Amino acid sequence: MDYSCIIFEVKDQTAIITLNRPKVLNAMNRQMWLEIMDALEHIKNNKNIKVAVFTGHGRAFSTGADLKDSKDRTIEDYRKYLESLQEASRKIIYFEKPTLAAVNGYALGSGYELALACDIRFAASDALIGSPEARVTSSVTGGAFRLIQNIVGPGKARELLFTAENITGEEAEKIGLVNYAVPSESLMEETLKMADKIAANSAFSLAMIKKGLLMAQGEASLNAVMDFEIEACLACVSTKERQSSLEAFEKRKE
Ligand SMILES: C[C@@H](O)CC(=O)SCCNC(=O)CCNC(=O)[C@H](O)C(C)(C)COP(=O)(O)OP(=O)(O)OC[C@H]1O[C@@H](n2cnc3c(N)ncnc32)[C@H](O)[C@@H]1OP(=O)(O)O
Repeated sequence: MDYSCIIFEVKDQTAIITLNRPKVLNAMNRQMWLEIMDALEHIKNNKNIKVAVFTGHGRAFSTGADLKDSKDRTIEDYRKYLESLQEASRKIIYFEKPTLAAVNGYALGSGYELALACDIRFAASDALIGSPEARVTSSVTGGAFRLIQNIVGPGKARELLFTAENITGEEAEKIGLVNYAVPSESLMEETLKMADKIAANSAFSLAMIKKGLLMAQGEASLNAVMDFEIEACLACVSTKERQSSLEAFEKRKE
C-alpha cells in the first residue's frame, strides 16, 4: 500500500509511524486508520522489528477526528469511520509488540486516544493533550473509556472528559497520563532510547508479558465498552447540537 497519511520508517529494530497530514494538524480520516493498520501488519510480520513508535509530523501529534470531513457525513459513513478507527485501536491495544507514543504538540480526541492505546507514552513538556469530545458534541471511541480510567484513575478521567480542557505534557506526567515529559527537542531521542532498551529483550517474552498485562486488566468486557462507545458517539453526532459545534469550530477565528 502507498501511504498518503502516514510516513513509515524503520530505525534499527524500531518502526516509526508518523501521522502525516500536517496542514490539518494530522486530523484523522479513515484512510489514515487504514494505513496505520497496514503498517502494523508489516511490523507484525517482520521479525527484525521489535517495537513500534507513533508520532506526528509538524506541530501536532494529532488533533483527532477530521471535523471538516465530519460535517457532511451520513450516520452510516460515520459508523464506517468509527469501525475503522476501532479496528485500528484494537490492533494497537492488542498488538503483539510493544508500542510507544512520542506526543508532540496537540494530542486531542482520537489523537490522544491513539496515544492511550500505546503501551508507553512520552510527551514534549509543552504538548497539549486532551479530550475535547464534549465540546464538539461527540464521545470517545478508541477504547478510551477503559484506557483513560486504567491510566489515571476514575476521578482524573472524569475531570479530563467532563471539562474537555487540555493539559500540558508536564501536567500529564504528574497525573501519570504520560510516562515521561521531556523537552520537545529531545522527544524522539528519549523515546527511541526506551525503544532500544525494550528491543534488547526477548520478543517472545515481550509478547507474553503484554498478553498477561492485558488479560489482567480484564479484556473480556472491553468489547462491550467499545460497542457502547460507537453507539454513544453516533448518538452525539446525530444531535442538532453537533452541527452547531461544527459551525462554531469553523467560525472560531472570524
Ligand atoms: C470520534 C471523534 O469525534 C473524537 C474526536 O477526535 S473529537 C476531537 C476533534 N478535534 C478538535 O476538537 C480539535 C479541533 N482543532 C482545534 O481546536 C484547533 O485547530 C487547535 C486548537 C488544535 C489548533 O488551533 P490553531 O493553532 O489556531 O490552528 P488552526 O485551528 O488554524 O489549525 C490549522 C489547520 O488545521 C485544521 N485542523 C485542525 N484540527 C482539525 C480537525 N480536528 N479537523 C479538521 N481540521 C483541523 C484547521 O482547520 C486549520 O486548517 P485551515 O485550512 O487553515 O482552516
